[in-house]
Amino acid sequence: MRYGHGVEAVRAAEGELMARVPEGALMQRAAAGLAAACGDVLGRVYGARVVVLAGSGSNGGDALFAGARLAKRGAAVTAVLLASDRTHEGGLAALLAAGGRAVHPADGPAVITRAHLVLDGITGIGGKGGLRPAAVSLAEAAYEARAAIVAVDLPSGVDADTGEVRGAAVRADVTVTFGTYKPGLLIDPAAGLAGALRLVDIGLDPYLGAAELEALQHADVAALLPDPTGESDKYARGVVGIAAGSQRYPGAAVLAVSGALRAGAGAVRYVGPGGEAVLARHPETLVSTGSPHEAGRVQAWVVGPGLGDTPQARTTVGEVLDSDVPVLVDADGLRMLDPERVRGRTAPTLLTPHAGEAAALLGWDRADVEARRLEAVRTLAARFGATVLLKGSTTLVADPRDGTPVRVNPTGTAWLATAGSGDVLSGLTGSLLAARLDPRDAASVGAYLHGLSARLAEGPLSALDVADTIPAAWRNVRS
Ligand SMILES: NC(=O)C1=CN([C@@H]2O[C@H](COP(=O)(O)OP(=O)(O)OC[C@H]3O[C@@H](n4cnc5c(N)ncnc54)[C@H](OP(=O)(O)O)[C@@H]3O)[C@@H](O)[C@H]2O)[C@@H](O)CC1
Ligand SMILES: [K+]
Repeated sequence: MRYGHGVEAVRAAEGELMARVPEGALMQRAAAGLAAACGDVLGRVYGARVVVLAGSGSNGGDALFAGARLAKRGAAVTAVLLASDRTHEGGLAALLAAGGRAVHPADGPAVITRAHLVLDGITGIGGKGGLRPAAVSLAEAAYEARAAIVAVDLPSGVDADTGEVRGAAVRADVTVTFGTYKPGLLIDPAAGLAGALRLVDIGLDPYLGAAELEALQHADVAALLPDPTGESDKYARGVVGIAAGSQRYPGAAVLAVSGALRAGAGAVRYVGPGGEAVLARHPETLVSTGSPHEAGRVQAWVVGPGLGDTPQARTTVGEVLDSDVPVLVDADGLRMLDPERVRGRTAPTLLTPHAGEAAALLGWDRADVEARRLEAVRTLAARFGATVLLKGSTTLVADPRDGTPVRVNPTGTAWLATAGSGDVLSGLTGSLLAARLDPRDAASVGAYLHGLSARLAEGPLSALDVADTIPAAWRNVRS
């Protein structure tokens, strides 16, 4: 598991730890890890040209001390001092003593053009808003140069706590972060600017407290995957009901059923007008044309994909919500959702909106949901008293229970932005709910497998390809 903590938690932990170690020790630990990471990026430190963009805070201090370490190993290091009267004194002195030099920002672009590596130490967790003008031209020069850009703790200009990017920001190839991942490194849009992440242990762990964010890794997912036992029959493995599709959109029914069948459900019951199309593709499906409450016993329902917005669709959603099993509501099902109705359910509910659907539920603009994903997903979970999976390039899963970390899915890929891929996710996740995973686990494991399937399919893919690759993703996690 990767854990993420916000700035307040990091500062509190740093305060506790600093009281127990010699002054400056933490910055030296950070700088040592940073210099080692730069060494790995460069391959050969001796003779490399390194530029340190040094802001006025401790982030600049880290970068200058790391620059000093690289200079001692034979790199030619130039620091660009963004606030020359407030540069970290100890860091600058160490760099100069190691043979480095310092220049004014106006001379920055010329040295950056020739650099092999640029260290972004403009701002870290103390940064507010986007880059200021003097920094913007340096960040642009770094981006245009052939240099590798290594961000110190965070790409400067991004919001550490939320992942928002409110102005210009550094676009890094690698971010070396200290003590714990910051939410902004895991959540888009900021996460998209961080490049590859590397965590340096500076001893904060014992003081950090509960995480705000979690990102499952292979081993975590493997431990959560349901496994059929010797005694399992199809009911023990879980029967999932799918109420999806319409005369107009029968494909959504096929895709949701495909996702469910590939994810280990003991059986899939399909209810709706898409039965013929479903059976043509998946003859093993238990199809009925009546209403959900006549369909027979299921351990979880999926309702919404391709349902349309008709009185019949509303009745279907209402009936499913009346059931006493976990319900996943997606797509058209989300249009007709009343928070009180969802809150009043006796079994868990899982909502799986994309940004546009989340915006409609919240009464926000879609762009605001995209920009403030963490706030959006938490607000929805609280309002509906439900688990919410907010789809996107970094899919988030929030739980309505207080203090539960938000899960961030690390396996997303742009190839998943393809028609019908959400329908597959709903069936896949419904199958995990029917296997009695807690909704938060079902949602995060579902998102993980879904993303991994798309990655394993490699390259352009259709939603059915994603469904067909789920078993391979399952095996990959288990191997
Ligand atoms: N504490 C510790 O033990 C350890 C801390 N560590 C390191 O310290 C970092 C935090 O350091 P920090 O608190 O000094 O803040 P930091 O991120 O350097 O930025 C604040 C400065 O930036 C300025 N500024 C603000 N916004 C700006 C903008 N948009 N554009 C430009 N400038 C802007 C602001 O100046 P002002 O607003 O006053 O002009 C202020 O001076 C942390 O991320 C980690 O790297 C590690 O060494 C491990 C041990
Ligand atoms: K930085």
